[in-house]
Amino acid sequence: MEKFDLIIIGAGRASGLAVNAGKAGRKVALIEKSTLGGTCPSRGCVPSKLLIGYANVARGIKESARHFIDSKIENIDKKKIFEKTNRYIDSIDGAYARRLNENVEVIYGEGSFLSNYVVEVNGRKLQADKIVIATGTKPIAPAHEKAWTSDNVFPLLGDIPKSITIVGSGFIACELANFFDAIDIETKMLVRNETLLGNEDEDISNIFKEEFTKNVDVAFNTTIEDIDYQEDSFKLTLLNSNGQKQEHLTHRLLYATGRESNAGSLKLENTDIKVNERGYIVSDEDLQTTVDGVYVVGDANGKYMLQHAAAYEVNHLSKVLLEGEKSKVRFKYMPHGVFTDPEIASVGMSEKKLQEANIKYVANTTDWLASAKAQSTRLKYPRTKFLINPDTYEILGCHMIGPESATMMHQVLAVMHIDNDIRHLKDMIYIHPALSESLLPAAIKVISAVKKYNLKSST
Ligand SMILES: Cc1cc2nc3c(=O)[nH]c(=O)nc-3n(C[C@H](O)[C@H](O)[C@H](O)COP(=O)(O)OP(=O)(O)OC[C@H]3O[C@@H](n4cnc5c(N)ncnc54)[C@H](O)[C@@H]3O)c2cc1C
Ligand SMILES: NC(=O)c1ccc[n+]([C@@H]2O[C@H](COP(=O)([O-])OP(=O)(O)OC[C@H]3O[C@@H](n4cnc5c(N)ncnc54)[C@H](O)[C@@H]3O)[C@@H](O)[C@H]2O)c1
Repeated sequence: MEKFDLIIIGAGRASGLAVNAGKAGRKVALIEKSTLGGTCPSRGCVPSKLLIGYANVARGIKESARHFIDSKIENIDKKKIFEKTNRYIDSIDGAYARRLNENVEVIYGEGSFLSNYVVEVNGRKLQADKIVIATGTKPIAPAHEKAWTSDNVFPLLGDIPKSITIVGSGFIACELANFFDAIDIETKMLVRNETLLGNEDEDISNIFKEEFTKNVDVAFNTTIEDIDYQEDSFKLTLLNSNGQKQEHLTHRLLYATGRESNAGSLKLENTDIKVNERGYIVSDEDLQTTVDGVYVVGDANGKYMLQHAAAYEVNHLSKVLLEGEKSKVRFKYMPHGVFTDPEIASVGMSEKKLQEANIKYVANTTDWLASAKAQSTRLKYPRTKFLINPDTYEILGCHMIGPESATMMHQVLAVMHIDNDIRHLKDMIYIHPALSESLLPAAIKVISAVKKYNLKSST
């Protein structure tokens, strides 16, 4: 039995904890079955956002007529785009390895538990009083063995798709479909209901649907009845909700129908670590599993499935394990962005969720046109929706759609972080006429709506 101070299974976000623990002189075993860095830099956030840059430039050219400019794309060097992205992905394992010091032993292999505090990897038995599970998620397997998931795009091996059909309507489907379509790869999305980004606030997802479908071909209420794979292409039989069937040919078929827990690989049946009904590892506010000293962070706990949530948890656990931090991990809010076209950013609850939870709120949605920078985009759809607690002026939800929404949202997040009161957004000084200035009328209007609501309630 080999003894360590800390065993970490999964070297995604938790590789940061290995760096800190190694620096603090702890003897660490970092077990990774794939490459260091995990999903975000190799198969997730980063490469998918690198692609958005190409998509944005292509869209700008295609939509230049809006600015009275005639232009057309002469050529898109798709090979270069994917080569560059693949090269970035290739560099990640080494870049992460260079951050580790001699106290951290990286063991490439699949880790699993023999008992609560003993982990087996490559036939070696490792023991530690502190173990961190950070095993993330994997894509839900596609319905055909030759079909892709996002893992087949990052890195893209083999031919560049001549055409692609994407099943799903969530983050990954909308982000990738926008990219493929923008760089002139024939793209179709298959959506089983009538909604895109169905977890967003309804007003925002409705605007999104209207704008997104101006570019991307989406078949709503459509499922695949049959898949015939021949000569490196798919012949799909599509079935819509009216019972109509249609044949559809596509070079590549990609499923973006969600992700699932990796806990199955851990042999948790040898331990007292519990998983919930969705297969994710159960944890408390100390990030501790049902076994003392065994922790779970990031996607493996199935709570937020966002890189910044994983990073926040890893930082907190770092303080708990290395600096004696006693406080519990508490998220005041959890924002997200959807980096497609249009871009969306969101924090807090949607209007529907507030109604379901029977929480009192006042809502107001304002366009961005008070800002000259917003006007210069010549887009009419951008909007900010605020949902405010009328008793406290607390921001319960904020939802934006428009260029750089995710960047704009940080102003709202700063207020929520320090002293969650919408009135700060009305009282602060804005740089005129920055895009962010569009938040001023949004704040003024919702505050006025709150006052009217309170006046009405008091009479
Ligand atoms: C296409 C895509 C785009 C995304 N875009 C964004 C975005 O824009 N913004 C955002 O916030 N989030 C985004 N995400 C989500 C984000 O990538 C994840 O939330 C984040 O990577 C979670 O980090 P993690 O460390 O918990 O898990 P991971 O990064 O998945 O790391 C888990 C690691 O554990 C390893 N592992 C699993 N089981 C074992 C085992 N038994 N033994 C050894 N190793 C094991 C895996 O190989 C992996 O390296 C995206 C995800 C995808 C797929
Ligand atoms: N910008 C970001 O922050 C970002 C980007 C990409 C991914 N992510 C993370 O990765 C996770 C996974 O992304 P995702 O897009 O795979 O999942 P998702 O949960 O966002 O979307 C899955 C979609 O697939 C649909 N679906 C499920 N089963 C289906 C089926 N059998 N047939 C047709 N449609 C089906 C669902 O209705 C849903 O629209 C996200 O939850 C998110 O946490 C984040």
